[in-house]
Amino acid sequence: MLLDHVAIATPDLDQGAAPYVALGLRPEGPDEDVGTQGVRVRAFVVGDTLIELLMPTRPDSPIAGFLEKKGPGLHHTAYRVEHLDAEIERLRGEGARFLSETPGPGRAGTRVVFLHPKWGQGTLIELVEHPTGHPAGDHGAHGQDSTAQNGAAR
Ligand SMILES: CC[C@@H](C(=O)O)C(=O)SCCNC(=O)CCNC(=O)[C@H](O)C(C)(C)COP(=O)(O)OP(=O)(O)OC[C@H]1O[C@@H](n2cnc3c(N)ncnc32)[C@H](O)[C@@H]1OP(=O)(O)O
Ligand SMILES: [Co+2]
Repeated sequence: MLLDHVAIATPDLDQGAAPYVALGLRPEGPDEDVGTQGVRVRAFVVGDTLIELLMPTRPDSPIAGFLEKKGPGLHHTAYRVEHLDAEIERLRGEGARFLSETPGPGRAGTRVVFLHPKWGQGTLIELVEHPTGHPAGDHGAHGQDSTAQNGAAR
């Protein structure tokens, strides 16, 4: 399993991006709207993972609620899995508490699910499956080949 991304909530993408731009990180592609989550995303490449800045695009977005309660900052960590449905099944057997066991669309054509922050011991955890053959699925977009890191073909 690999760290897919670290997500940070911000009320404004340019403002939220300023530290990462100053650090010299480069964005991975253009900003993307993920309508089902009510967010606009700007992703920065860090080695073979990403920092994803999340800005709410509507009042009922989970990010709008988070910003209201906690303010800008770390929102979740996301882990890349090869077979999401099998991983959900496995974790169900471990007693994991999902927000929903039905995967939804994430950024860059991914399928994602979230685990409850109580189960995550105070941290919201996301599982991400990249589409087969998609450049991001083999870290191509991050500049590295995950098959070399995973030791297994996707
Ligand atoms: C860009 C698309 C996609 C991707 O491709 O990567 C994304 O990442 S989308 C990201 C945004 N979407 C989501 O976060 C979806 C899942 N989240 C949710 O459904 C909700 O945010 C939530 C986790 C259920 C929380 O909703 P909320 O209304 O705040 O519920 P509660 O008030 O009942 O909170 C329960 C409990 O959890 C604490 N909490 C909430 N959010 C977080 C968080 N991000 N990290 C840690 N803890 C969190 C909250 O404070 C409550 O704690 P207590 O007060 O102690 O009960
Ligand atoms: Co995410």
